[in-house]
Amino acid sequence: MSLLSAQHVHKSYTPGTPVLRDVSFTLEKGQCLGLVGESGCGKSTLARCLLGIEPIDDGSLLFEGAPLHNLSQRRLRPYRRHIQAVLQNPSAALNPKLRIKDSLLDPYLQLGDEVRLQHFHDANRTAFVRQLLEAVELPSSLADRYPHELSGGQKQRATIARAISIEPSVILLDEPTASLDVLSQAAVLSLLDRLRAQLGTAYLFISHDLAAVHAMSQTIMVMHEGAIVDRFGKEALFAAERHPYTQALVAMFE
Ligand SMILES: Nc1ncnc2c1ncn2[C@@H]1O[C@H](COP(=O)(O)OP(=O)(O)OP(=O)(O)O)[C@@H](O)[C@H]1O
Repeated sequence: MSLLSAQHVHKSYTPGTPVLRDVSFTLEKGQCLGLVGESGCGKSTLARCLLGIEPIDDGSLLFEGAPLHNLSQRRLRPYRRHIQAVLQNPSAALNPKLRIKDSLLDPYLQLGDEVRLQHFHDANRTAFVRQLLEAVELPSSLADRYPHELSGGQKQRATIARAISIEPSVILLDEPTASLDVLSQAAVLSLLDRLRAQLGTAYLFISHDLAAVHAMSQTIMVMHEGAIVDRFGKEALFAAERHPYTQALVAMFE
């Protein structure tokens, strides 16, 4: 059974203007599935539907076969332990009033006894925070700082540490490096790749950047005007049978 899947998902914000059109995909355990497409094609809408922030109009979203679309916040709660997200803007993701250590502990404390960790040791909270910071290659001295005392790259590493703290099965990565400079982008992508191998977490990696999606993902889906127009294994990116829209993206990337 797939870890996460979408089946024939349709979504509009206003009637007659579809934003997601018959979107289907499956994400397997430990896999990185890439979703690439230009700005406005519907990528973040799909992420918001998967996170339960937006309802869908038709179709289904399943976690390990169980429907998770259009659930109340209370009924979504069991899935929050399994599906975490890292979004574009780390400044918006971290509470400015909380020290980094408290932000890192927040999901663990909120989800309480639902969490059984396999990789991190949570017996001692200070040591737990230190392990999380080490996992994302941040010095433990940052634990007592506030978000405004960190660089953009450090903040994004902190949001990644928070996402992995409860060892979710899936992380939705929606443009996770878009706010970073080129060097930090490469470092954060390489960190995410290492964490996936180490923790076995599956990623839905969403980006307008084909090079980044190609570097990270085993399978790539191309979205155009709300529909998945192409999907293929990463080695087939340059194959002649690619959809004309994929070929246009490739031409920009070369
Ligand atoms: N809350 C909303 N209400 C109405 N329309 C919306 C809403 N959010 C997004 N849209 C519209 O839905 C379409 C898809 O937007 P979405 O943010 O999903 O695209 P995207 O591919 O993630 O773009 P970007 O990469 O620029 O974030 C756009 O036309 C956008 O204007």
